[in-house]
Amino acid sequence: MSVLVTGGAGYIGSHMVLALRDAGREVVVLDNLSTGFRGAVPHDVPFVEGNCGDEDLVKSIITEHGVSAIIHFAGSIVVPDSVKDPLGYYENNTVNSRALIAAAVASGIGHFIFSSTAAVYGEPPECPIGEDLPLAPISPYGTSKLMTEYMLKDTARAHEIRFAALRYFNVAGADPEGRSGQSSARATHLIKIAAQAAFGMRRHMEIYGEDYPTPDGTCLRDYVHVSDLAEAHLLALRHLEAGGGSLVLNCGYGRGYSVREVISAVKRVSGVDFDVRLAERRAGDPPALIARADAIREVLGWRPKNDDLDKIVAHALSWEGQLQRSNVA
Ligand SMILES: NC(=O)c1ccc[n+]([C@@H]2O[C@H](COP(=O)([O-])OP(=O)(O)OC[C@H]3O[C@@H](n4cnc5c(N)ncnc54)[C@H](O)[C@@H]3O)[C@@H](O)[C@H]2O)c1
Ligand SMILES: O=c1ccn([C@@H]2O[C@H](COP(=O)(O)OP(=O)(O)O[C@H]3O[C@H](CO)[C@@H](O)[C@H](O)[C@H]3O)[C@@H](O)[C@H]2O)c(=O)[nH]1
Repeated sequence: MSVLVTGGAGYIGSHMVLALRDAGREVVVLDNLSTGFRGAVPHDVPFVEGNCGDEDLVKSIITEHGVSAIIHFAGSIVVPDSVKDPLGYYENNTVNSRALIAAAVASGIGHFIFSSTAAVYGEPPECPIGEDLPLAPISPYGTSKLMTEYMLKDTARAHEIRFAALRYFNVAGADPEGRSGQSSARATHLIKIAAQAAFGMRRHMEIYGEDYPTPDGTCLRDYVHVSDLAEAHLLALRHLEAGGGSLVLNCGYGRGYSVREVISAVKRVSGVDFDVRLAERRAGDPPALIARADAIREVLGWRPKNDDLDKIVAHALSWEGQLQRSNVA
């Protein structure tokens, strides 16, 4: 029995493929390569280039590869882009997810794991954020993801399918063995940008606002290592396969670091004192997003191995170095 990973050529999906293979599972990847890289998927893993919203294609992959579970990472992920192009985001994240879920139901798939996000909470009234807080996304990206959570909940009531929606906080770092990492040069994520600055690929970087109601005035985020996140999906899959019920869980460590603390860590670990400038606040950035993280530990027994900011930064830097060497070569 095989696991279908949509978006498996992307940043998080490629780490999931590695984790599944390391666990001895059969995998097939479906990715349209809009932001992913063919080279991120090992050559001995079956790869189909196509749209996860193509129901007939998905059904044929399920039949051909004997798929028993789907882990769905494919989607569009840049929050400000979703504000400029809401319909594009609803199309790729909601409409295509609907078609994927329909193909799963029609093919008798019993287990479905979905990449949700802390963005479903919007600007939460309290922090750390428990799963039971109001769901009030403030961007089309967050809404497009929440709509998929709702589709999964309703579908699981009506059909023989159980699901896990994992609400990721800020995903960062790279495979500790150097097999994958965040490859997109256009990435907007803080640790990726700071790593690029450390390697001289940017002349400087900016801090978006230092007048937030936080200890040093910059935003607080809960940075979770991408390999720990992949491990959480494996545990969620085992839970569903063992007959466990559907789940909606935060995936973070429950500790926040400020933008300044993250930049200091990148400077300290890289040994490079790159230029950092102050800029205006970026629209839509909540001051603090920190998970209440006990449920995932209790329900799935998740024991993250990389809960350490310097380790996350070291792995991100190591991957950035590999990327740079391969671009120069
Ligand atoms: N990176 C984060 O911090 C973060 C946080 C919360 C949630 N997420 C979610 O995790 C998932 C993976 O994010 P990522 O950071 O790896 O992004 P990514 O852009 O690296 O990966 C997305 C992958 O999906 C593929 N894709 C996009 N649309 C597709 C479609 N219609 N059909 C097939 N393939 C398609 C892309 O080519 C890419 O390989 C996304 O759903 C994202 O919303 C990410
Ligand atoms: O050059 C930069 C980049 C980022 N930031 C700040 O760093 C923090 C983190 O930003 P970023 O890494 O872009 O992540 P978020 O905007 O917090 O969003 C990420 O984390 C969310 C969950 O918390 C997910 O929903 C999103 O998909 C994912 O992009 C924010 O305060 C940004 O303003 C800067 O100051 N300078």
